[in-house]
Amino acid sequence: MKKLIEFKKVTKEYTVGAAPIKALNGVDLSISEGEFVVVLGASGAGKSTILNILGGMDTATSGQVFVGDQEITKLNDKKLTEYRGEKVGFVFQFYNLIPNLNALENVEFATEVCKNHLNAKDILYKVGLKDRIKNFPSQLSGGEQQRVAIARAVAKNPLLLLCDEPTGALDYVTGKSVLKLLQDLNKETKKCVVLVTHNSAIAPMADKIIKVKSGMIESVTINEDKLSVEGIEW
Ligand SMILES: Nc1ncnc2c1ncn2[C@@H]1O[C@H](COP(=O)(O)OP(=O)(O)OP(=O)(O)O)[C@@H](O)[C@H]1O
Repeated sequence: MKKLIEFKKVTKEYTVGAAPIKALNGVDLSISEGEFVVVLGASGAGKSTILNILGGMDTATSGQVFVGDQEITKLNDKKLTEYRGEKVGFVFQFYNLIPNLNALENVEFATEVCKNHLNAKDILYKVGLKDRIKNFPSQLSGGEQQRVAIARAVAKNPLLLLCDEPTGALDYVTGKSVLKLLQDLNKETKKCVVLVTHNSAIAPMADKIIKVKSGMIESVTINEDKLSVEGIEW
């Protein structure tokens, strides 16, 4: 499969007080088109930093990051904003929906600025919210809100879907159904999904498992016998 993402010797330092914190310390990794990737590691390992740099929400201190035909580490602020808006769909632990917009409006608001976006209603139907499109976030369960957030990310028709602990605030059954949705969307749309979690039990659903430790890549495993979420328990 064609390579979609490449990190070359990426470092990230944060300066807090006198001592710099090395969040990433020479990360090399590559991800192919259509892959479902799970990034694992303990708290503070650097998982979110990788995801944020990949999504253009943060910038590397040194090294190079390539996504598709762009080197995103070379982009100026304006181009990075365009990249974030057009090419990346984000799903966060706490949904981050706009409270005074209903489900449909939340998705439409995000897609307004995207040239190649998909139909918001179609995607909300696809994630199982046909009867809830006029509901506000406060009228939806956590799992339903996360489905809206996933619809919002997917409707942009991005190059990649980045998910940071997407089931972190959900119960076991709801979390599993959200993972199943992400797995189905990956299969159907062939969009690359990069999912960050501390839950190593979900690794068997991935094509590739990247373990991060102390700002470095500890291991990369290609999973030849990928499991459906239904077949995984934790
Ligand atoms: N904006 C920031 N300012 C200062 N330090 C930061 C900042 N963001 C992250 N860090 C530090 O960088 C390191 C890596 O953080 P990161 O959030 O990437 O870890 P993580 O693996 O995602 O952890 P968690 O699972 O707890 O979210 C940590 O030591 C963290 O404290």
